[in-house]
Amino acid sequence: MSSDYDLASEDEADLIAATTPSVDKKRKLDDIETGNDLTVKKVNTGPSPSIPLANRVLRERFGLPSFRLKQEAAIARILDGESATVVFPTGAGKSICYQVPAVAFRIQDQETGSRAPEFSGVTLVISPLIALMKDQVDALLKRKINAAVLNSSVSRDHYLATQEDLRLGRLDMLYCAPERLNSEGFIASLKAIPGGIRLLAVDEAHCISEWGHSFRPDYLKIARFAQEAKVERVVCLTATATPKVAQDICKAFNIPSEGLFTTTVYRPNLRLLAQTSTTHTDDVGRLASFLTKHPGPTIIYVTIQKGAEMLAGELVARGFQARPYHAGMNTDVRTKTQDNFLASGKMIVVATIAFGMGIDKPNIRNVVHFDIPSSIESYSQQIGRAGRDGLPSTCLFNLSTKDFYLRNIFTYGDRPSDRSLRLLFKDICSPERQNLKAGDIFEVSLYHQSRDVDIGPTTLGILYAHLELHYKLFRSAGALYTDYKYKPQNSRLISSDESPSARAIVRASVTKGKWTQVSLDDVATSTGIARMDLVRKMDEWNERGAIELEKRGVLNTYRLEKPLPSDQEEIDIMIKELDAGMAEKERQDLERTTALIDLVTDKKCFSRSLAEYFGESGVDMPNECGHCTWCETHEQVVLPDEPPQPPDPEKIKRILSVVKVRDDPRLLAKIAFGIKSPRIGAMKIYNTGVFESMNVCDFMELVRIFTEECAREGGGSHGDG
Ligand SMILES: Nc1ncnc2c1ncn2[C@@H]1O[C@H](COP(=O)(O)OP(=O)(O)OP(=O)(O)O)[C@@H](O)[C@H]1O
Repeated sequence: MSSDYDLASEDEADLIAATTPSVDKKRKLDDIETGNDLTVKKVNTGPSPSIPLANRVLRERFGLPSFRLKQEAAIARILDGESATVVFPTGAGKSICYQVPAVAFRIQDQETGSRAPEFSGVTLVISPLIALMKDQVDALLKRKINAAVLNSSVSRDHYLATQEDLRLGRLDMLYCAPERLNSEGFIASLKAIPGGIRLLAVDEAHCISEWGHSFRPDYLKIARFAQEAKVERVVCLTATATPKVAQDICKAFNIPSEGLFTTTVYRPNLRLLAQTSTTHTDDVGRLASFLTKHPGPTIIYVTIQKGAEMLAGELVARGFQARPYHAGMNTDVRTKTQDNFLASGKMIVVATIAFGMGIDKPNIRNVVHFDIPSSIESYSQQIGRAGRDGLPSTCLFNLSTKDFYLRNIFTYGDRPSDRSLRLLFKDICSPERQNLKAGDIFEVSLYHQSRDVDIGPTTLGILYAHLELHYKLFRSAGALYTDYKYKPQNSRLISSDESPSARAIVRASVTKGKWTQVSLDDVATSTGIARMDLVRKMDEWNERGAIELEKRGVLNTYRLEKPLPSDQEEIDIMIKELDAGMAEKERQDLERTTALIDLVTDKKCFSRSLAEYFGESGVDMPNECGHCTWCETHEQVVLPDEPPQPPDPEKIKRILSVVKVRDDPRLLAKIAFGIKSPRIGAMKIYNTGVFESMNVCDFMELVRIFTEECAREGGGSHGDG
């Protein structure tokens, strides 16, 4: 197959070609001639000589008078050549910690005469938030700081300009998403930058921790990349890290304890309230009276998209200016809601966690958790959006027993069954792949595989990351789209394009109804034109408005590091280990919910408990904050006792009569509890009355009972329902 991956790395091959070997050679030759050692050494033990430079850059280039929190200490450490981890609350100013060094390196080099400007290297910023990267880059460009973002949505002109800037060592900062590091071409291009990667900034660094609340498998690959690309130093940034997570981050990048800069999570202007409710409580009525008593811009967090729509509707019906916001909504509507909220003095946004990242609105007066958040970290991050102007603001936590059911659905739904893990290995190590050698590439549609083996996409991503990083079976080598279709918008632009790619695409295009289809693989094979050039041509037409383009069918590609295992014993061990890892993850997820409940139901100041959870000794804050439910009332918030019901034998029988599957006890438990999955969907049993028929029971108890039932009936599938 072609190695021109057009999703994550469509343009990297160009970049490598453009980054001429002579530049790299020159760097080395110059270094030898001048005796320069490009690695930076820690110089002294007194106050850092970099502090005046850092302050100058802050004032002159960023227009800010002075540093706050531990910004100065962290930046000085970075400029002195060491790595750092920065844990500051949201909005505290983490970005400055890599933006100031990124600009200061060039000045430092000039002043010390250590490097020519084109060898000052680049600061690479890895951030999962694509929209925010663009905003940051725009703000930097306004300050005449040479920054760029590389993602799949940048235009061809922008891409080529960035490529040229990188090649000539003119760029101070480059932003990209972590997925980008899956692209072999991109990594090769970064390794060839003259001056190298001076600083690697890892934003939302808590995603690296498998113990963390929002682990992202691609983050695990950043540390490997840092080593392989020989980045000079690293700064990891996050708003929320427990001591364990901070330790994980530091360990991954070999950052010693003196490189960890944390500040308190205690916010004296936030009033932290908590209340509990039962299934019979009028939650909306209570919320409405809270909102009447506490006017001002408000974010209300809920767990699911439908919940956001429904609650916003109910609030509108009660006369509030409320709007829903979630990832399932149209981008234009979302942008409009966000813009209106930013400008408003009273609007309420009812949102899933999709809302709030990077929102820098100073006067948010209330943050309400209508449903239970996923962890103390999420809670802390979300309440951190209130009262950034320092004025009194209220955070209300509504704790309802019915929320636990939803949280359990997420937690138990994530863990794959033994059958699913076996199917996954059967699929990956299929007979047709047994002849592949180290260095060969194989392709997988993770979308289809997720459905076939009945494992959710997020969990599948985690399993692939383990196979890549722990078992070193393969490396992700990027992704490509399989299907291209377009609607011509400006036929003149297309017909006047005389390039070989354009001619070949037009010749092979077939119009079916509104859409024109073209198989880029076929065109590449029949004409010998590189697939990448064809992809680029289609993107270019799309950008110039000549066509409306639609790309579909993502194929992930992996390069083998060794032949895939064929020995069943070896595979069994891997399955066992992966299952143990998943069980541990499940345990931690359950623990996170318990920790959150304990926080607000304890006989203790909430603010203090929160600070202690994040490892603070609490010496910098009063024993009692005076503005949380405990401190205000000294009455414990009590969670109504609604224990799980024992499983009803009649309902068990009914499930076993409707569903004939006996090869997957966990699947039967999911049906009883009400957890959806592709395999359950295919059984068409959602309306038979058995699905979710035992949602008041303990899930693990259901797994135990169905495991016994399946063993009694001898295991093995009797069909899919
Ligand atoms: N030393 C400072 N003095 C004054 N303002 C500052 C300082 N440092 C940062 N800021 C400002 O604080 C605001 C928030 O900064 P930034 O976006 O870096 O926060 P953050 O910690 O990255 O937040 P988040 O966790 O939401 O990403 C910005 O407007 C920034 O200009």
